[in-house]
Amino acid sequence: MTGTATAVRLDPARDVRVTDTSLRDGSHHKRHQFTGDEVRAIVAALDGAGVPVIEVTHGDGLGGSSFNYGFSRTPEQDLIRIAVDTATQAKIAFLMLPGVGIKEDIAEAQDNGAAICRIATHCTEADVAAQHFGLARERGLETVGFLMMAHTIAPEKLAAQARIMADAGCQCVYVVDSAGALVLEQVTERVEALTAELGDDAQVGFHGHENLGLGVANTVAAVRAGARQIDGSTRRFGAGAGNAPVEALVGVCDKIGVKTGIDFFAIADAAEDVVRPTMPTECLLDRQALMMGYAGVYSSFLKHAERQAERYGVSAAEMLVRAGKRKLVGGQEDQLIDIALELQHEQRT
Ligand SMILES: C[C@H](O)CC(=O)C(=O)O
Ligand SMILES: [Mn+2]
Repeated sequence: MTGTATAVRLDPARDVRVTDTSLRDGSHHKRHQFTGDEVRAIVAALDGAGVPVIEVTHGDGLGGSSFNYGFSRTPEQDLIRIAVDTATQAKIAFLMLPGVGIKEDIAEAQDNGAAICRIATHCTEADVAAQHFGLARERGLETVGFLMMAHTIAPEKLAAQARIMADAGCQCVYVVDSAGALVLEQVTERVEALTAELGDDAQVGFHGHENLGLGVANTVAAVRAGARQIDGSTRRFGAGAGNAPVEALVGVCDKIGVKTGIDFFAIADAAEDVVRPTMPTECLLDRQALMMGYAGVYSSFLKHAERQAERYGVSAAEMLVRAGKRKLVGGQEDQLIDIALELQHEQRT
């Protein structure tokens, strides 16, 4: 089958294109409390270091500011506008999950100057994004698709979902290791399967989390298997133990001869001097994060689990293990309350 998408041409100065998602995935760690000044400072530093794409949105994408996911301190469309006004060379991307965000949000983000529309679905549900890819392409936006929780299905099944996205107008389909659960070869197999399926119709990308300490290594495996776009967060500022740190990715890519176009020393300074001061804490590879990687739990559940664990006096790590056993997916944050109540009941009996 032939896709309708046209893969994006990479700048010849880069072998891979890095998208920094600190200002979107990091929003989970900051409980969506970014200020305009923080966004301005981070975008200026990343843009100055040569980061080509910077993603800015509520952690759960456009429309995520809500009771279920947590309210944003600053409206995300304001943050997008600030990012666009600050960047001199970087493109600004936004994330949207169909059903959380609506089509009008896409139009508003584009009117605010964003250039790249990233649409995320659970890895078995690519068809729910078809209309959104169509709309984004009609409006002249570059498109990226996110197949979340990619560890939960086999490579061939994931490739079939990638085909649905590409046929709908997606120009780069990402293998998204939302739980930080994939281990090296499992990344290679998935990226190879998507690359074989998509051919020239769309590029393949990889988005990793550090819950088992493999974010950078998994991303290198993805690049070696054919990924042309990769995500990271400066200082690992992302959900769970965070994303693959952009500064380490750039250093590793320099050493293995993969051109990112990002200046290693400038991004190392940005991580230390600009991004770190905006983070509530470092993103830790602690017991909770480990449980998420091990049990295959959506990284953005971490803060929700911590809050309910405190409220009901139960263990957040145990809650996350149970969330993995129940195979919860994004959008089922409310079920963490059931798990906390279940644990509380067991403790009392
Ligand atoms: C909405 C999620 O946070 C998207 C993501 O970054 C992931 O699944 O990982
Ligand atoms: Mn993520």
